[in-house]
Amino acid sequence: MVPAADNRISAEDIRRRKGGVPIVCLTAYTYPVARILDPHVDLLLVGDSVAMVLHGHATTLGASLEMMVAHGQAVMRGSAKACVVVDMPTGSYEDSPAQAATSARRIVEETGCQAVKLEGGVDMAAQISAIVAEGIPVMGHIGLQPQSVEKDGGYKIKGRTEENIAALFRDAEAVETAGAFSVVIEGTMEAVAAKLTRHISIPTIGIGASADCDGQILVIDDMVGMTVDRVPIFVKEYADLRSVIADAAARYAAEVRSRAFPGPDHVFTTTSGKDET
Ligand SMILES: Nc1nc(=O)c2c([nH]1)NC[C@@H]1CN(c3ccc(C(=O)N[C@@H](CCC(=O)O)C(=O)O)cc3)CN21
Ligand SMILES: CC(C)C(=O)C(=O)O
Ligand SMILES: [Mg+2]
Repeated sequence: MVPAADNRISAEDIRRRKGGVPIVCLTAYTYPVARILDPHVDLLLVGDSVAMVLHGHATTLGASLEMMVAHGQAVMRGSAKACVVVDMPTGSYEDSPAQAATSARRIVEETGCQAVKLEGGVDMAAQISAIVAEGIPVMGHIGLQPQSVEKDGGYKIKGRTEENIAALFRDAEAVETAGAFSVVIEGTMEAVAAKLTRHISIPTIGIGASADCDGQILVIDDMVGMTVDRVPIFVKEYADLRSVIADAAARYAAEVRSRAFPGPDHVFTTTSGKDET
């Protein structure tokens, strides 16, 4: 069951924000980043993108339930206010509604997160219903679904044909009807994401979608310029941490080689301190 209510933003709080001030979401995978982001966001997603961004896997298919739980625990330790949502990894929910419910229960019990997210629409509606029936809030994820990258033959933008637009509407409706409290719309034509947002009663969270969505999400490492592999075109880099870290490493390396570091401020020279016993 879901743990007792605390002072965090709940999934229900997020649901009620449909059509209001846009919902600010970012991914987070670690304790320090959760500490830094928590005051600024409404929702932190422990995305299965962690497998690529932090672990160096080629796709999100490298994420495991154990990995999601470990990062979910770290983000819960580092945040106090945000609604924390943990992605269900590939292989943990697709087989059956019962498998989905079991995996979701494990994620919530072991992390204390507010909700889980899974990819899929009409095809995963039964899984969403089964998890919601357990009392666990579910965020949907439609449009470009990175866990289907092999099936799709790449990260293909959705909503470019009438047939695909109709499928997106069926998926959005299915996720809403199954009881999801919100839905991520990823990699979808701008006008379609905007129409989907007006069509359903739960908040849409866009990524590579539309400013008309009810909220936005980005991968934190992309947003701060820490992603070393190709960054998707819809990403805006608000900082350049790659150069900040490279510059720091270069200066440190030079100072170690010249023996400028450690200097007088960074060594122990007095005898007045207490010895450890
Ligand atoms: N660091 C990172 N940030 C992300 O946002 C992200 C990931 N990784 N990995 C998983 C998915 C993949 N993402 C992507 C990646 C590329 C496009 C993209 O530009 N697609 C183009 C090219 C398609 C192709 O050549 O096959 C398109 O027009 O569809 C979209 C979403 C978003 N997600
Ligand atoms: C980008 C978001 C929506 C995601 O699913 C992830 O980071 O895994
Ligand atoms: Mg994901």
